[in-house]
Amino acid sequence: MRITQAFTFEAAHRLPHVPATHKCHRMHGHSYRVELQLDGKVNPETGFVIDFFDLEEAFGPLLAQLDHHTLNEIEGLENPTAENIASWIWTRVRPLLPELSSVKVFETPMCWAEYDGN
Ligand SMILES: Nc1nc2c(c(=O)[nH]1)N=C([C@H](O)[C@H](O)COP(=O)(O)OP(=O)(O)OP(=O)(O)O)CN2
Ligand SMILES: [Zn+2]
Repeated sequence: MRITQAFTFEAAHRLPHVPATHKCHRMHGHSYRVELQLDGKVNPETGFVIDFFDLEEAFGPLLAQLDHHTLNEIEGLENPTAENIASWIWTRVRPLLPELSSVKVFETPMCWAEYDGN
């Protein structure tokens, strides 16, 4: 069974490794959406793969670190592309939730990166 929970956060960033003429070289903001996908067996007792509340609890501290912050100032996110944010989240959530199978980070509804450990 596969379950997904979505979260949103607002943050500022700039991309330091694009040319100075690239608009993303300048500080700007996004309303990010994160989707955490988990694969596992349904517990016959609870009917859950994992309680969404437990997922919220596991991701909450990271969400607080990201929300309304400048991503470049966060350790490990000095180059805060959607790809790097997805792997940053994966590295921190997966040890807490081994059922985590994918992290999607949307910069806009049209652009996102997905990381599944590969
Ligand atoms: N592969 C990636 N490419 C780009 C990333 C990224 O994380 N991975 N990021 C950016 C910038 O963050 C940029 O801000 C994204 O711009 P855009 O998609 O154009 O979004 P806007 O909010 O600026 O929306 P528009 O309506 O298109 O202006 C660039 N590339
Ligand atoms: Zn951007």
